[in-house]
Amino acid sequence: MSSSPERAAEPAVQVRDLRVVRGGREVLHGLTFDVPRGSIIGLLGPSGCGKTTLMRALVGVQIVRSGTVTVLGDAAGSAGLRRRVGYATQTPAVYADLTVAENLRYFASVLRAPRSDVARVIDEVGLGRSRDQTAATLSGGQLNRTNLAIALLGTPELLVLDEPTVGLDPVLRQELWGLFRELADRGATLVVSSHVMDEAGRTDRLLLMREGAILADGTPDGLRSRTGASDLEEAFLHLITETAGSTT
Ligand SMILES: Nc1ncnc2c1ncn2[C@@H]1O[C@H](COP(=O)(O)OP(=O)(O)OP(=O)(O)O)[C@@H](O)[C@H]1O
Repeated sequence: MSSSPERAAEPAVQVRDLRVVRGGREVLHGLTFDVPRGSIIGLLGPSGCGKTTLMRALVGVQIVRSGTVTVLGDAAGSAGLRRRVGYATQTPAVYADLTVAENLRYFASVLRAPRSDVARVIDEVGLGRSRDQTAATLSGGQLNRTNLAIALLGTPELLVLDEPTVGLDPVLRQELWGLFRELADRGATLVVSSHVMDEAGRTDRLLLMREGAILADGTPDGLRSRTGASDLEEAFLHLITETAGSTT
């Protein structure tokens, strides 16, 4: 059914008037947007603006106050989506006393992903030389890549990646963005958060967030030309000033 033409044309993610309250305070204020299938969407914004909360809502682990989140045609968090959505949290969730390969074998069996996926994902994130190292002895960047590799098991249709390139050197970051593009070209949809503006230019579309709201939603080129800015950092600052001006 998921391959019917109607389903293929439907966005991978549809968010409508999403409101989330955390710690007694509304932290997402009625977000509405779509994510087309086979695209990379970047979530950008300052620390605390709500990126992680939004990602948690997409994977269905966040209690929402109101609004709807539809993922691959079903309500976010539905049991049927479990193996179709991959999520890499900002804090790696791996077993410290298991090796990289053992962690992946364990998660592959939990997710009922093919065993052959273990070698594939180790290769995709470039961890071949660390495969037999225990997670406790990995560097921060290697740990992040192990976490990312777990999200890639089972070839999910939607990948939600919370700051997957934090702590990586520019070469590795470039390689991972190359991988993200390959995955999107093969039909996967990726939602990737980042603090780094130069990464934003590698996405198909950007959601710029601030204080729980969407400041702008468009292509990197569109945002640059709309603001007349030469780079995305400047475009972002321009949009903040523009919004502040319109609310005073
Ligand atoms: N468990 C919690 N209880 C109460 N408030 C929370 C909780 N988690 C997050 N918040 C608040 O929700 C808001 C959004 O946080 P969130 O983690 O989604 O931001 P973020 O954009 O992902 O930040 P960062 O880039 O630093 O990871 C912040 O004001 C934060 O303080």
